[in-house]
Amino acid sequence: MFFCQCAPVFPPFFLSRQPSGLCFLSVFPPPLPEMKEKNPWHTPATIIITVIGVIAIVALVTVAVLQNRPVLQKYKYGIVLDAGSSHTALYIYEWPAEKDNNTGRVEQKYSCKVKGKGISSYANTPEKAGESLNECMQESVKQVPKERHHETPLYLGATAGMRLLNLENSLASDKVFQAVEKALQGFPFSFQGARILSGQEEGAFGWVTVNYLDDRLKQGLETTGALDLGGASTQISFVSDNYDISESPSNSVTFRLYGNDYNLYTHSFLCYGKDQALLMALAHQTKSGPKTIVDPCFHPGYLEQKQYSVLYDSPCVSARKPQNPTTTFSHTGAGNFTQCQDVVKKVFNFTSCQYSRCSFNDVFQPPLQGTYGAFSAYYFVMDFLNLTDASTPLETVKQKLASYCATPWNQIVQQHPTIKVKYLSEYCFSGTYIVTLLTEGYNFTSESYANINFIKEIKGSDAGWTLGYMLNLTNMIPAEAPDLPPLPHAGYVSVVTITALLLFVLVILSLFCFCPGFKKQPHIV
Ligand SMILES: O=P(O)(O)OP(=O)(O)OP(=O)(O)OC[C@H]1O[C@@H](n2cnc3c(O)ncnc32)[C@H](O)[C@@H]1O
Repeated sequence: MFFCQCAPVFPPFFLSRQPSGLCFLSVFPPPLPEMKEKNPWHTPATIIITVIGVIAIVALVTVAVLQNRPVLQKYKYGIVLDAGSSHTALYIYEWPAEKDNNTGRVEQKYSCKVKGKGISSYANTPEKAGESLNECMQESVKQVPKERHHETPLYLGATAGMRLLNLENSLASDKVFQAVEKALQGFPFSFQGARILSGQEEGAFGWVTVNYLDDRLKQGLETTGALDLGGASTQISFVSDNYDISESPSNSVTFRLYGNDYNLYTHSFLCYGKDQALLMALAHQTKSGPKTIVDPCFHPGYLEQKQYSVLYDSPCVSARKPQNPTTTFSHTGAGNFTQCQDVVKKVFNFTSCQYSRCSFNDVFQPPLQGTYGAFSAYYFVMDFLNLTDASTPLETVKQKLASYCATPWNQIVQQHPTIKVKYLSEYCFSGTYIVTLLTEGYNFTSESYANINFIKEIKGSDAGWTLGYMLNLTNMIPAEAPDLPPLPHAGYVSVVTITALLLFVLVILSLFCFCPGFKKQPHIV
């Protein structure tokens, strides 16, 4: 026995205060002085159920929280080089690594514009074509995580520039490819080859890109047509319900994507890209080999000495070269939209059509249908001219072009000091060519012109054939719609948690209602 005044002690000892006021140290707990009621819930069964229930809830909530916490996403990568007629561009795409069969959404991670001209311009110095790619390729090595390098597919697709070089000089074209392949094999990626895309592939993959990025394919929505204007070729691709394949089988591409069948009309016009079209328009004006031409598609006051040999170098115009022209000619501008349209119309042949309906040059085209995404040079040119707004009526577009073309050249240069002079001098021609190609060539009317959206990119990825090409080669668009679980993961975890909670409450309520011991009145002791 010790004398104590509320000094704290530690278990297994207890202090009990006697009526005299003295404290005793004891190993037995003191009786609880005021506890008179025995709670009916304090039975072994309820305590066990409560403990198990609490553990179950904590476990479920922990699982739900852990399962839904954002995990560090791992990605896979693919690289495509677009070797165009005017330049080469490199695109890196990425998609979530853990999705089955690579079905996660593919997005553009990075793009790089190769310095200099397109690879077809290195016909006489092929090794330089390979070297030209080094800078962008070295940057790609940094952009793709090292551990993914060896499994990252690398493709090079060449378009109209190499198509023309191949037509003109297939040996030179082969040498350019050899040089380019050698250069690309020197990088740590999985190089899958370099090749020329057919015009049909270019058109069809551009259509796949636009509709993939817009989520139209997965959702089975009505598709958007694709209008691509390059430097040396142009493509039109769309789904038309009135397209009878038997009338022109060579324009048909059929796809089965996400369980839907598509019968796509597509055509690529070689030489009708904006650079080659300009050469054709100039060739038309220099048929007789004059020393000076007054070109309505160039601004008043524009004056440049140009060489006949350079103008007629391309296979798109070489057959029309005038006999014994002077070495150079003076290219001057008149700035007249209507007259420019007349010149541009001359590069199309509207007179022969062996089908029920044609666009131009005796090429079949079914009736236009739906909306269209117009990209590449369609966008560059119309963006510069401030004419990308789909709500601008066709008549207004023509008026604005007429006023732009009529603006004196010195004024244009003053107003746009940062823009490349070559582009600047050609916007009047390019704008007029675009409007003429769309309306006279493809038969867009004032009404259907409003269905054209001039686009550069969709949701952060550039519009163009490269993404569609990679999706196709890596089988990333399944033919059949994948079987999805009825609930997303988060929904599944929530439903399980809520159901478990409800069951727990139900068990407690059942015990309370049906076990007689639970209903007992408080017991006074
Ligand atoms: O498909 P192909 O015919 O091979 O051609 P490409 O791949 O070189 O064609 P692009 O889409 O890269 O470019 C189309 C044209 O637009 C031109 N271009 C690029 N940027 C431009 C800009 O800012 N303003 C005007 N024109 C531009 C470029 O010189 C080409 O003539």
